[in-house]
Amino acid sequence: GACADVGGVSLALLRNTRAAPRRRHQPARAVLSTRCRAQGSLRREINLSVIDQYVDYLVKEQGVKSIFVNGTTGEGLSLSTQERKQLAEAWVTKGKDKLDHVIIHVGALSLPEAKELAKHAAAIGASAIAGIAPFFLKPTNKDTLVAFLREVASEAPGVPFYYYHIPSLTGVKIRVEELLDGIKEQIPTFQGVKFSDTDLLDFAQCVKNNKEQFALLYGVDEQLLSALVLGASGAVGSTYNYLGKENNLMLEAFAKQDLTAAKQYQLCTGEFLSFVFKLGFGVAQTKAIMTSVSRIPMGPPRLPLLNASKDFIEKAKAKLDRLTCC
Ligand SMILES: CC(=O)N[C@H](C=O)[C@@H](O)[C@H](O)[C@H](O)CO
Ligand SMILES: CC(=O)C(=O)O
Repeated sequence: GACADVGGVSLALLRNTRAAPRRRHQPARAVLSTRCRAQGSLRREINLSVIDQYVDYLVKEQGVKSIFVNGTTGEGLSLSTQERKQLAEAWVTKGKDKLDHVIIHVGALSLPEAKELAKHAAAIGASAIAGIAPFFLKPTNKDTLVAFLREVASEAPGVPFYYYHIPSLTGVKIRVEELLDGIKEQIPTFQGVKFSDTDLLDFAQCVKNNKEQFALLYGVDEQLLSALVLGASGAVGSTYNYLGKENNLMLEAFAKQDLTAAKQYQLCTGEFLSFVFKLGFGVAQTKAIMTSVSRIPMGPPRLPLLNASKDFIEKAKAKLDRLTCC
């Protein structure tokens, strides 16, 4: 049968703070470095204090036991290296004995930063690390992408490494089928792919050629059932934060080969996504939905993202309340 799990993703968990004016002789601690220096102005800093509740919420209310930290939904690329380390540490610590896997996304534009994060993730005992392709000066072929990932992965020699394929955001469209060919020789810790693309032919070819038994985790939530049919081994996505239960039921139905039920779940969660896509949907809206569903304050996003509108939040909430997937 299919042994699939859905993994949640961490949100960046920012909060507004009105920075107190710093007293003249007070030394700034490292953790304050992202705080505001100008008196009284508003900054957004990470809020580690809700992670504890969030872990319990995901496990108990959504049945989600694995987490992907500092990825897209967690605004990982909008955070400083220091913030990313603090979040990684908090998730590993709070998730201990509660979560099955804590995967830390360590990808960055700068190779030394990505390497530093990989080394840090290994030191704190992360279950795995993942990396996207650098997306400003981009690799133009497979060999340079593998060379970059190899340097990152080698900083954490005992830790499984995943490639995070998300061409819609990185602009790096090197096919995963091509990338995987021979990758284990270059990157001995290579464990799999988080495949966040709609190209199901590329995905199917990865399944077909998968002699190494890499984990192929699918990341376009509205198409998960199609990827399961092709042989996905799991899923990582933003909607599992608040539709985890429904998606777990879909996985169970699929494992029992009850495709009729599985399809109903996919169409039901898809109906919600189709509704919010029309209103304008992204990471900021995911955070707002999560706050309203879980009642845990997930905070605002960081610029360049802006808070979801009140109108969006009300409409999305009403749609979710009317949704009867289960
Ligand atoms: C671009 C993006 O954020 N992709 C997410 C994960 O990779 C997905 O979980 C989507 O948010 C989800 O499938 C809705 O389109
Ligand atoms: C959505 C997702 O998988 C991420 O946050 O990276």
